[in-house]
Amino acid sequence: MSTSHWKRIVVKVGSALIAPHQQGCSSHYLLGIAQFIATCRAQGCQVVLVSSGSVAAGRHRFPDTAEPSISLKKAMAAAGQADMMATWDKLFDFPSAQLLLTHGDLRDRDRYISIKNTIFTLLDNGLLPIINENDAVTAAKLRVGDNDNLSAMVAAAADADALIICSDVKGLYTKNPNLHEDATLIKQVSEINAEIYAMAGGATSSVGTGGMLTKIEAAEKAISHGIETMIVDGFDADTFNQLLKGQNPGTLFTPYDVPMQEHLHWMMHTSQIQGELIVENDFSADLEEHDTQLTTDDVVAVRGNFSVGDTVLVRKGDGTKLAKAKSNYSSCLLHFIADQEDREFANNAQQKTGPLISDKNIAILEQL
Ligand SMILES: Nc1ncnc2c1ncn2[C@@H]1O[C@H](COP(=O)(O)OP(=O)(O)O)[C@@H](O)[C@H]1O
Ligand SMILES: N[C@@H](CCC(=O)OP(=O)(O)O)C(=O)O
Repeated sequence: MSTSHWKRIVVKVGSALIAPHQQGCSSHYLLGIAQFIATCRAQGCQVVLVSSGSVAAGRHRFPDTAEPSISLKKAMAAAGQADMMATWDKLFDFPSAQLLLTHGDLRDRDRYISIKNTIFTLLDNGLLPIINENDAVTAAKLRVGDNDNLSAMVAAAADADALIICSDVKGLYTKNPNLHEDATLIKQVSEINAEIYAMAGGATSSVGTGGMLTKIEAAEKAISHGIETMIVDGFDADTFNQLLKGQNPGTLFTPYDVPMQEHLHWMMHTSQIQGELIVENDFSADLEEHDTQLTTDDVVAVRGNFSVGDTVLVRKGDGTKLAKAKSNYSSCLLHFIADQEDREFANNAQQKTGPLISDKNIAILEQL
């Protein structure tokens, strides 16, 4: 790990750092992070900031409630977002730009490419993109829901070298350190498996969303894109000195040696499944092999409504998930083919359109 090798990084900052006392924003903990960002930029490394905190920043504008409703949280986000941006802006002597995203934007390939282009245009012109979820407008079905996963999707879109998740703990512990005195810090994770997920609990602060679980999900998304990922303590000013010296102040997740291809990574980790192609329980063909591609004969049922180009889940009848893939057929056409008594229509469609999914647009889910 060495900051001098980074060309582009994403820094994610949690709510507790922005509004530690929930009385509006405070620059207390942001100063060290802002200095780190400025130093990285001065060293020629582009930085994208994913900042949580709009809800926490807007909270004091509303009557005190222990468990605010979803609509109240959206109003808090609307009230706090501008404050949060203004607080960051005061700390930088270079311009920043706001991007508010939803999962609805990221899972649509055209909008995803457009977001990518906007990020690169901002970076190439010396601006600091500051990204948050557009909480105030997002419907439940279109939300990412937490900024850890959002930061990993942004890091993939920005083709970053590193993702630094600044939180209110030193990193990943063997169990939640706020609940267990004997929890110990894990310095390095080279494989994210069930054992690692079992260590991760939810948030215990009143402002955090997702706790360690969403940070592990984010790390998994990022490392499979070849992005080294760190969870660090944003409360501790020394964290950033250590990072600049190339040291690991928290937990480091090492990236895959061979990252997934960009469009497959997007399909696997960002796109939304729109429907399912269900195959026999004994289906055993290698879907990545050019010669064994899926045909209408292999599919025993089609679920959901999807169009050509949408992402579908290929699974067995018993529930085993085989792959996420881009469908070359709409669900309508597949139902129509299934309703035909003779095979001629299916054969003609297959001759014209080819297999249901192509070997180039498939992400195998063997680890799930
Ligand atoms: N194994 C663990 N190691 C460290 N923290 C954990 C663990 N399990 C759960 N947590 C909780 O995760 C919290 C950090 O997540 P969160 O509150 O969402 O912060 P942020 O606002 O930075 O995203 C910690 O304060 C802690 O309560
Ligand atoms: N988008 C929300 C933050 C959601 C979130 O994931 O919060 P956190 O766990 O503090 O990173 C906001 O701006 O308040």
